[in-house]
Amino acid sequence: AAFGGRALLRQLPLLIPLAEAVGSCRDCCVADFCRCQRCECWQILRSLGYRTPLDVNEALKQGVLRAEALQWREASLPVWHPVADSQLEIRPSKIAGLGLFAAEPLEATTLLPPYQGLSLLNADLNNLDYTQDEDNYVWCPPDRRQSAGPMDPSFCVDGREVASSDNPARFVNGARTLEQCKEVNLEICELGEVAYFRTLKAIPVGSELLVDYGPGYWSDFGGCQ
Ligand SMILES: C[S@@+](CC[C@H](N)C(=O)[O-])C[C@H]1O[C@@H](n2cnc3c(N)ncnc32)[C@H](O)[C@@H]1O
Repeated sequence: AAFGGRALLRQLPLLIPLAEAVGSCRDCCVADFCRCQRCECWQILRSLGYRTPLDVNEALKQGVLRAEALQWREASLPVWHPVADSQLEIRPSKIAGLGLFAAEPLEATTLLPPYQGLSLLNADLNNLDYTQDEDNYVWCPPDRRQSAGPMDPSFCVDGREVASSDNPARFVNGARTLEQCKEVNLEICELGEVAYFRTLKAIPVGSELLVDYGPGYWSDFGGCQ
């Protein structure tokens, strides 16, 4: 399973926001790109003159998606609050292996660095065994071209080997029990086919950052929703 993706098909929207239900994608994206699951916010915001990060195709260098290539910190968008490096810390987790922690208090809607890794085309996913849930680091966005029906991955990133401290999202553990679901404090936002984790609420120093990997990740747990 991959989170997001084929099996780790990424975390899906929890709610269709009112703006998206009754208004246009333009209004929704300008209000908050993270809450417009079926809108092409990257294109819309760029066409409106906002300084967006690059999208995955622009930033990909030799098959690897790197944060600095995305120029995400320089972006200027509504609800875009990049975290400072000093606010995050990677250390052993009581949940699993290494985890990501708040080294300083984090405000709600703080944006983490993008999920970085090797690009995987669908063909690669078909050839490789990404079906096991343990040690799976693949994130896939839904295919927005399919506005109805199952959301298939269009572009996937494997963060396993990009394990440096500049890829903190790769260390974010996921809820695997309903008890752990109560501790979820991050959501996954997608922009330009890139995943950015974002705080759901204010987070005190020392807390582990935890996300819902979604319904397709764990073989023994169907996700928090
Ligand atoms: C994106 S990585 C998270 C970082 C990982 N803990 C590490 O040290 O590299 C996802 C993997 O972490 C482990 N993991 C994450 N959340 C877990 C949980 N709630 N229970 C057990 N294992 C978990 C699983 O092996 C999963 O495939």
